[in-house]
Amino acid sequence: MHMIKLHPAIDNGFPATQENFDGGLLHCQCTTDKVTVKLSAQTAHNHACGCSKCWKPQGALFSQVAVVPRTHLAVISNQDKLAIVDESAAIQRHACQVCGTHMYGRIENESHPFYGLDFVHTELSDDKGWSAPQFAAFVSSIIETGTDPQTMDAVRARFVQLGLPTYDCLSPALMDAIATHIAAQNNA
Ligand SMILES: N[C@@H](CCC(=O)N[C@@H](CS)C(=O)NCC(=O)O)C(=O)O
Ligand SMILES: [Zn+2]
Ligand SMILES: [Zn+2]
Repeated sequence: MHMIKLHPAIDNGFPATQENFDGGLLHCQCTTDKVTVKLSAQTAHNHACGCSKCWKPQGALFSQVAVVPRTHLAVISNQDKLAIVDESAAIQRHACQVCGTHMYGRIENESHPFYGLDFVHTELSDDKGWSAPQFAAFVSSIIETGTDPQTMDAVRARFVQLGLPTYDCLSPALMDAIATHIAAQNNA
């Protein structure tokens, strides 16, 4: 029994990524007329995010978020319930206006390092086999939304206990990918 609730899909451990898994359905949390998003590919770079903008389930300190190619995402029911949370953000998060769940985040700026990828929360799926979380990002950001700074050591220790390294921005591999993209733009 752990006091710290990071995220319901992480707190009790999580299954390994399933080989050959190729997608499934995400549902919003409405009891009727659910928004349904179909992903026709496995997700990648699944991680916990502590930033204030990513959607977190009730009681969770962190979001769990992964990416999928935008060409492999389609809204297949109740699309009319979706609205963009913040049009000015790099990631345009499409949320159900009734239950508040973020169904996908899309980058519309073609020069953004992650253009072409959509951000999704695979705990919204009943399907099993999605990519497992690999790290925790923007950990210090939970302080901005009210977490006592004194609990940060325990938060980081719990992630490490669960096998997830912690970072205060993205992982080194993703930060390197962003910097490589910017270097290429600067040299173009
Ligand atoms: N400390 C900030 C960090 C926000 C942030 O930079 N979030 C990252 C990870 S999701 C990002 O890429 N945001 C772009 C966006 O939200 O459009 C907060 O908590 O609001
Ligand atoms: Zn809903
Ligand atoms: Zn985030």
